Amino acid sequence: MTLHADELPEVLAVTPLTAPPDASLRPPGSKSITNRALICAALAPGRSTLTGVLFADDTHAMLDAVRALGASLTVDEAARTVVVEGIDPRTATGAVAVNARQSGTTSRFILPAAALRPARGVVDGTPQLRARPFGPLVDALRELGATVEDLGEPGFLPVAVTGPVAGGKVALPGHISSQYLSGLMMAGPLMTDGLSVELTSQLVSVPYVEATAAVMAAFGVTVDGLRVQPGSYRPTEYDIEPDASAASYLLAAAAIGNGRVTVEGLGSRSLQGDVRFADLLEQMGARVERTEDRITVTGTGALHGIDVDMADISDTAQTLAAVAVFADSPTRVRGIGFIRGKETDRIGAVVTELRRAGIDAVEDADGFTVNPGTPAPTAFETYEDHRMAMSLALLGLRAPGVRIKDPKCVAKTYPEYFVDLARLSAA
Ligand SMILES: O=C(O)C1=C[C@@H](OP(=O)(O)O)[C@@H](O)[C@H](O)C1
Ligand SMILES: C=C(OP(=O)(O)O)C(=O)O
Repeated sequence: MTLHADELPEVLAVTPLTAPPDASLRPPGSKSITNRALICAALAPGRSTLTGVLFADDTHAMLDAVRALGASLTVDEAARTVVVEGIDPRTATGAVAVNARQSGTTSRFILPAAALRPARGVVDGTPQLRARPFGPLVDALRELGATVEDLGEPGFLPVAVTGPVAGGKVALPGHISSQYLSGLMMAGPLMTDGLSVELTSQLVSVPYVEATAAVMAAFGVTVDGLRVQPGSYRPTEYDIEPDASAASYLLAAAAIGNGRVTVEGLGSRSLQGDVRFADLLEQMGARVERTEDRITVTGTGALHGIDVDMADISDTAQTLAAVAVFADSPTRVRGIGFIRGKETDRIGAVVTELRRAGIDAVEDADGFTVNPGTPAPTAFETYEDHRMAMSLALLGLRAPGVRIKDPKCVAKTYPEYFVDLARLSAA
């Protein structure tokens, strides 16, 4: 048996560390940057070459989506490279259908791109994705001049969009997801009147919007605040950095296992807010060294609880919950009420599972508190949420008897997660 997602059993027993980890790893390519680069390259007439590409369920969804929009792709998974022949969607003809699978980014980025086409495009996904909020993006596209039909319950997938979308000014809430804003921004330059967004509530996940502007800039489009002028994307060669959310598990393992882990390819130059997860480990007592493109975390034997707002880096909240179990005082996480609308209600799920293992965890409206303890041998539910599986597995590095149900769900963003985790034990 290998530990690749394709070959994992129904339930996976996690092997506790027998020695402190001492390893250096390069996590897979960033999901968020891969899916942005694929959109920008698809909208840039001509040939772009993307390297460092993540191949996982979420990015396969985007590869299929940009193909459906008319881009031609040459994919070399072994070389982690995709060559994209981009198109101008405004000259497209013919109806298209996109299955975004479980991928929030794919669905929220492709709908505005599909709205540039003067033809009908249907966007749908798995039942899990259909349950996630979509209404603000539909409302915004309507305000910008596209025709959007609700094919199911209003405010949710599936929807059909028919462009062209004129663009101009639009009001958008920021407190549910930043992905609506990122998706609109990337389609913005190809809207006749450009795009000017006014946020009507506080924006969550802010670093992702900064990453959107950075990737757009690499493809020749400047974003000015929340305004995008009409213009065009330029094809380019773009190297995708490793995934900072994926790195959070590896760095957490160093803190939990009192060892040392270096993630290569991610450092102070990263476009991803989630590299700041290392700052939280430092606040808890781990030692952290950073260069432009490398982060090393060393466990010191001491881990203290912290009180932290994670609205900017919420994909690492479950990782922090796992670390918090082994601290010497409680950890409170705030500012993340919106993660109840992710793959599952992540606040409810993480608290339920920690409690299943006998840990005193408590949920509140916008976060949770973890009181440290010793996890009992437990088979954890994972809620079709890759981040539940990856975070709860960390408990098993120190506590015997941890089993992860449906471990295959890591395929969404990190198919080789359990291979990499085993590397820490082997080191
Ligand atoms: O734009 C992106 O790439 C993402 C934004 C975040 O979502 P929200 O903006 O919905 O918080 C994050 O949770 C997701 O994994 C990726
Ligand atoms: C929330 C996530 O993904 P998405 O919204 O892209 O489905 C995630 O990867 O944790």
